[in-house]
Amino acid sequence: MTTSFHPFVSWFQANGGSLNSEYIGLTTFPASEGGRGAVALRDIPESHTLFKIPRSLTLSTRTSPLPELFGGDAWRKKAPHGHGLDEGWTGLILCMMWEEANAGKWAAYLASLPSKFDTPMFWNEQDLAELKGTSVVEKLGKEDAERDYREKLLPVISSRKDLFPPHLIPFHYTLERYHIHGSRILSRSFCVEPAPSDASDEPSGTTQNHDDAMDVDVPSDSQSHPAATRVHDNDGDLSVDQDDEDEEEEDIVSMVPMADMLNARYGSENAKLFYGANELRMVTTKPIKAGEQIFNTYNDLPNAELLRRYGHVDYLSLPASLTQGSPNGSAALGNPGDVVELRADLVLTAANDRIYSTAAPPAQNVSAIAAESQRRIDWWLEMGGDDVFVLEPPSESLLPEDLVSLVRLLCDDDEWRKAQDKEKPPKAKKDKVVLEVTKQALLKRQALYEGSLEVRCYCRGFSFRNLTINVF
Ligand SMILES: C[S@@+](CC[C@H](N)C(=O)[O-])C[C@H]1O[C@@H](n2cnc3c(N)ncnc32)[C@H](O)[C@@H]1O
Repeated sequence: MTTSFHPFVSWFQANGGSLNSEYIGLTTFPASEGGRGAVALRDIPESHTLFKIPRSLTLSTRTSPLPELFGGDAWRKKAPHGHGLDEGWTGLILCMMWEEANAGKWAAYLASLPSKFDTPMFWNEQDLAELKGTSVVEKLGKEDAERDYREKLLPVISSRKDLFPPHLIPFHYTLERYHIHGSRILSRSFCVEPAPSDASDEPSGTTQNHDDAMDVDVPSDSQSHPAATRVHDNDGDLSVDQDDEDEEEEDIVSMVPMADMLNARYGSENAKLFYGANELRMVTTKPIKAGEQIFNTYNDLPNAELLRRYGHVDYLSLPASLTQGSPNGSAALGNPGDVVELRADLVLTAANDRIYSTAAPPAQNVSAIAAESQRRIDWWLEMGGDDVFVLEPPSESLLPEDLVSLVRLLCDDDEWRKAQDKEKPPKAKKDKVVLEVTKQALLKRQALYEGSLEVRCYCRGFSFRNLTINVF
C-alpha cells in the first residue's frame, strides 16, 4: 500500500472497519485504468471476506447526525411544513458538506475522495456536442441539480445559521461543492438495504447484481435482487416511501468507505458487497490470483451509462459474435454490454411514414394519420407500455417484444381493434411490416448522431443485417 492511502486506512480502522491486509492491497493504476483500486496480494479463494464496514461507518441521511440536529420533521416533511430533504440527493449532499465544514466523523474519508471529475457533467459545450444523439446529454440533469441547489439547499442553509455559519458558506456550501458531492454520490454510492430483521452478520445470498451505477440494483431493472447495490440512478430518491413508520424499511443511498475503492470492468467482477445486520462485507465471488485487480462491477453497464456516471468507458476486445457485420472488420474493440436505446417517438414517425406511403390517395392525410397514431400510442402508454426500447445483443433477442407489439398496434388496424377489445397489446409477432418499420426507426436513431466519435455496435439478424448503429 502506498503511503497516500494511510490517512484513509487509519481512519477506516480506527472507526471499526477491518481490512484483510494480508490479502488485499490498495494501489494506484494509470488514470485510464481507474486510478486508485485494489489488488490481490496473494491467491484468494472464493467466498473470502476482503473487508468489513460497520453500518455505522456508512454515510447516509440515516447515519449522519445532521437531520436530527436540524429537526427530523423539518428535514423530512415536504414544503410548506419542511424541506423534503429525504427526497433526491440534496439531503445527502448537505450531510457531506456539513461533515467537511465541521471536520466531522467522515471528514477524513471525504478528504480522500476525488474532487475533480471527468464526467460529462463537467464538460464544456463543445465537448458535449460530440455526444449529440446519445442518451448521455439528456440524462445529465445539470439544470435539475442546480435548481435543487438554489431552491432546496440554499433556503435550508440560510434558515439555520447555527448549523451553517455564513463564513463557511463560500468554502463548503457552494454550487461547485454541490456538483462535486453529487458526482461522488453518482460514481461511488451504494443503495444499502436495511439490516435484516433475522439479523446475522454472516454474508447472505450468493448473488449480488447491481443495477445502476455502481450498481446495486433495483429490482425493477430486472436484476436478481442484489445483496448490496450501488446507485446508478441518479438520480433518484433516497427513499421511496416518505411515510415515517416505513422509513427504516427503505433502502438508502449511502457512501460506503472502502467498498468504493474498487474499480469495475465489463465481465470482470470478482467481489461483491453483502449485507449483514451490523456490517457490510466485501466478499470474493471467485478465486483471485495474486497480482490480479479486485473488481466490483457496476452491473456491466453500457458505455453511455459508464461515461455519464463514472467518467470512463470499457474498451475491450469484442467477441466475434458482436462484430459480425462490421463493414471492414476493424471494430473489434468496445463494450460488449452496449445497447441501443430507441425512443418510441421515432417508432411512431417510422410507422406514420409507412402508413402514409402505403395508403391510397384519399387516405393520404398526414394529420389524420398522425392523430390516429397518437390515439394508439396514448392507449399504449395508458396500458403501461414503455416509451424507450432497449436493444441489446445477442441478435436472437435483438428486437424487444414490446417494440414489436407497438409496431403492430400502430400499423395493423385489426390488431388495434383486437387490442382494445382485449385491453391487451398485440402479441409480439415479427412480420415484414414490423421489420421494415423497425429498420426505418433505427435509421432515424442513427441519424441523430452528430459527433465525430465512432463507437459502434452491429445490429445483426432479421432483415437488417449489416445495419450499424452508433451506441455511445
Ligand atoms: C468506485 S470508484 C473506484 C475507485 C476510484 N478508482 C478512485 O480512485 O477512487 C469509481 C471510479 O473509478 C474509476 N474507474 C473505475 N473503473 C474504471 C475503469 N475500468 N477504467 C477507468 N476508470 C475506472 C472511475 O473514475 C469511476 O468513477
